[in-house]
Amino acid sequence: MEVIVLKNYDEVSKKAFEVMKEVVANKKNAVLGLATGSSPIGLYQNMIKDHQENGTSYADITSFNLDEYVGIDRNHEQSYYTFMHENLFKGIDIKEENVHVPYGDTKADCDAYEKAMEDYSVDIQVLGIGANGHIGFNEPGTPFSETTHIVTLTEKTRQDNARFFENDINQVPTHAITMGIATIMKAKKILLVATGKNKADAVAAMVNKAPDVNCPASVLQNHPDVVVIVDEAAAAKL
Ligand SMILES: N[C@@H]1[C@@H](O)[C@H](O)[C@@H](COP(=O)(O)O)O[C@@H]1O
Repeated sequence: MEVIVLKNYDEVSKKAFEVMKEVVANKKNAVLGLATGSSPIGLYQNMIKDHQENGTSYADITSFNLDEYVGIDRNHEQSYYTFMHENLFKGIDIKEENVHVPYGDTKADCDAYEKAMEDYSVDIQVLGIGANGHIGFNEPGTPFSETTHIVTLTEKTRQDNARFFENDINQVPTHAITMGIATIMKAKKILLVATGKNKADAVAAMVNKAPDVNCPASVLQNHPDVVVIVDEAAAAKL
């Protein structure tokens, strides 16, 4: 696991973009695993800027998103489907038919997402990290062997995400559909970004403690190609 510590969110976003650019510049039809949350927004802004200024094309690129809430419509303003269109897809030339965001609340929906991914191999998976160490929506305790599944969100995660729902935890969905840890680990390369002191404990557990289901992100120590890019605040407990 390569850990890069930089000054602030801006520098983290620029460095993350360099890692991403190397993948998309070398493979026209790369497969991107994408994440939501505030952490990757700066990376996505850099991708949009580069597309506009340098013409980097995403026309042959395919994407698979990590997760989605259960119980809100795809077109809800806080759905991850909407998030991805607002924060990345509408600014680049990716084709709608090449975009995949999981959706649904049944085992069949989960299996269908795994099936859709079967024909592809993710070249780079972008990840954020939850304050409790979750990746995607794989909460602490999730077996590392899980594939795409439905989860009950923890109180902590719902609280952390209430900022997107008028600070009202009651509006935050209670369930989500997420790629499992085994799904995430299949990616050829993993790029995790984290900033802010709220992430310091999770980052320290991910990097320094032995892999353990209590910190889902610690599984990344078992992956051969992981780049972790954090700011000084998130690195404070390393
Ligand atoms: N499901 C998402 C995760 O994929 C994300 O990494 C995490 C951190 O979000 P943020 O980057 O906004 O701190 O939030 C949500 O729970």
